[in-house]
Amino acid sequence: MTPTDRPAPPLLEARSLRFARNDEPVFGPLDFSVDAGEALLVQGDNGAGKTTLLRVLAGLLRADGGEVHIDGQRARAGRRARAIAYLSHLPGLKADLGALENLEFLCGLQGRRRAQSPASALGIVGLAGYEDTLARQLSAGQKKRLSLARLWLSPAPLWLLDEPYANLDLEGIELVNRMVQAHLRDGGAALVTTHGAYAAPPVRTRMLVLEKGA
Ligand SMILES: Nc1ncnc2c1ncn2[C@@H]1O[C@H](COP(=O)(O)OP(=O)(O)OP(=O)(O)O)[C@@H](O)[C@H]1O
Repeated sequence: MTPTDRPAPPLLEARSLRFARNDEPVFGPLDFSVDAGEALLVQGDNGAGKTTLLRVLAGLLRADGGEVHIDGQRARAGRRARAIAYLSHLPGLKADLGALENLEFLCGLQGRRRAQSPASALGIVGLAGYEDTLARQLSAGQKKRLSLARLWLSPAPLWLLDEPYANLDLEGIELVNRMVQAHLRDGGAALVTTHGAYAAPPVRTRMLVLEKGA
């Protein structure tokens, strides 16, 4: 086999990854991988460790053992910052900036996806007309939509989405699914935590089920 025949490494790979709090295991050891063009649904009951897993993958918490690889290389801080876009429970917005200003500020920090602009992203998430509305004046669902616009603008290939459907109406849920589909078609990948209360988007999807302490 020549180097060019070798299959591309997974976009994300976890090897024997585990995390504990006060010597109590939260999850792991876990082995899984996610390829470009693929979604991994992370399921589990309340407290099973889904958010903790995403925070460990994002580098916000330090694993107690195991490794994370991105594109076949050990995930160090710089690689994580370039490769990962993290949508957490918290909207991650500047409360006293307008919706458009928030996106422009974030694009300045993270760069932006090809051929997309803050204004077009606001339209995609249904917030056209809210350009100058301060983030703190948006409803919970509108804040989530603004966070989705931020996600959409990110050039990072790997999306870590923690309960992306929370606070969204039916149209918002479809919006998330359409965004995930488009991102995967574009060669990205997504990890999505869920309690299983939604229909998986029609993309190549695998499932990781976490059980408390297991
Ligand atoms: N900051 C923290 N300090 C101490 N323990 C924590 C902290 N955050 C979470 N935990 C504990 O870690 C475990 C896993 O929590 P985590 O938030 O990862 O679960 P989850 O699967 O995302 O839950 P949910 O479905 O309720 O969002 C739980 O037992 C929780 O109580």
